[in-house]
Amino acid sequence: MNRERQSPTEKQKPTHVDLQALVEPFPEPMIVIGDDYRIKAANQAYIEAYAQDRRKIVGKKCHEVSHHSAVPCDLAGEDCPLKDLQNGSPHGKAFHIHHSLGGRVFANVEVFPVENPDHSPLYLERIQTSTIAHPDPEMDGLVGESPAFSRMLAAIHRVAHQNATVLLLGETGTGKDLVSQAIHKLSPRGGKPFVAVDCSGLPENLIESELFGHEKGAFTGAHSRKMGLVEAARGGTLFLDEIGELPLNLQAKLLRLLETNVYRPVGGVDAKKADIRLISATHRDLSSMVREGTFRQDLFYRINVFPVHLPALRDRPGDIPLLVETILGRLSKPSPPVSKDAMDLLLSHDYPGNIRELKNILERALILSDGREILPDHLPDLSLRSETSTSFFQEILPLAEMERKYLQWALQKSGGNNLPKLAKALGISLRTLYRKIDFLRKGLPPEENGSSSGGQEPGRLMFGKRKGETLSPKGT
Ligand SMILES: Nc1ncnc2c1ncn2[C@@H]1O[C@H](COP(=O)(O)OP(=O)(O)OP(=O)(O)O)[C@@H](O)[C@H]1O
Repeated sequence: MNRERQSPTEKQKPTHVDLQALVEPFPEPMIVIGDDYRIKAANQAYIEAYAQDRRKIVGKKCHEVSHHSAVPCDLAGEDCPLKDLQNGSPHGKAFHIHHSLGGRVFANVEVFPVENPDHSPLYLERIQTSTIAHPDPEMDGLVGESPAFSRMLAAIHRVAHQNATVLLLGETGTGKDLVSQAIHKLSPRGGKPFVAVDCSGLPENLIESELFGHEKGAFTGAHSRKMGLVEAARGGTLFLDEIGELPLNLQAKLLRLLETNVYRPVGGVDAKKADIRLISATHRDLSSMVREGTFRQDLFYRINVFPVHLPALRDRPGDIPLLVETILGRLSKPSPPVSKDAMDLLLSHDYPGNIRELKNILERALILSDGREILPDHLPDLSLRSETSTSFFQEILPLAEMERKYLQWALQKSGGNNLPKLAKALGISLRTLYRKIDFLRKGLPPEENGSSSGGQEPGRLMFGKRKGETLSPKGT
């Protein structure tokens, strides 16, 4: 269309074709939505990912298509990127679990305003499906679906495309190694080398030559020149695991490398130029090491540009059944079922060794069960988590969130097949329990007044409802 020859009166509301042309060229799923969340146009990639049929998409609300939910994401416990724009941000961003045709996926969602001649607000929504993490059992990558896991993933996706140094903070076995590889894979350096170094596994006198390499004759036994890991990682990512174990003299050399991109091999005269992105990890409290003088403050600031906290398994117990299924699937094909009592035991353990400990427990159980159903007898003596232990309450949570988590746990603990008994144990009516389960399934916070009427029949659970909204039966 020749815009210069258009008179102002000809500047009409963009037609379906205009909006379609806006989204169609993009390879990733894209839609145009209005202020009312209604989809005005969708590109082929979006249609293929979510419905295979344009008529099931255009005219529907975006949350109906991507979340199978009657209410917008911010009413269902997630961030709504459209809200960012409506609150004045130039662009909105959120990390969601979407229901695609291929199953549930993690999706990085970005929303931008569209210049619209007649001023009725329109927004372009771009969706990038995560390739490194899954909310359902998968053969590789990171698995989880809890809010704590999603928050960590959102941080990873945010920083991966930058060149910023990243510090992974988490207890042993929480997945720091896996996460560092995921960040590398997502980054523009993904096709280049990924070199991991465990600083706690190298003798102090060897770390420097391992990292920076050495020249021939640099020390007794240095019979030839050796390339260091910094050089091996050229163009890619260097992952320094357990960075808290790095001796002070090497901390100074690492700081110089990070500040100048230059290093000197052991016994070498000439400085070499480095081209690495640094990811480091520790399970130690580096700020207290700084206070004690065992970790350099300037290096701490330099590596702590973007800290990512990896949640402990005890802080995301809702992920345990998914991890059990995933790990068993990875270890054995076909994988045996886990009895309800065995799962209850697995759910009640504290996991000081986190996912690695869970993996070890399952590996042992597989051997003992001879490929048949995993029973409590096949598990080691897992001491029950004490609710008074200091680890039970890790952070102050909204009461609604606490209730949601507790209900999830109680359902898992009771097996979910004797709801009248569970309702009695919880001290609420069966109708109230059905209503709370319905809210939980839809990802909604529980109602404020759990004792109100309006419970549903078993097997006739409805869309989640918030005050003042109309319920519509599932599937209609
Ligand atoms: N989210 C996850 N989904 C599936 N498997 C996971 C996940 N996180 C960790 N694992 C598995 O748990 C085990 C421990 O993970 P990893 O080695 O990355 O932990 P770590 O934090 O680096 O441990 P350490 O601090 O002891 O080095 C590995 O087998 C890894 O594949």
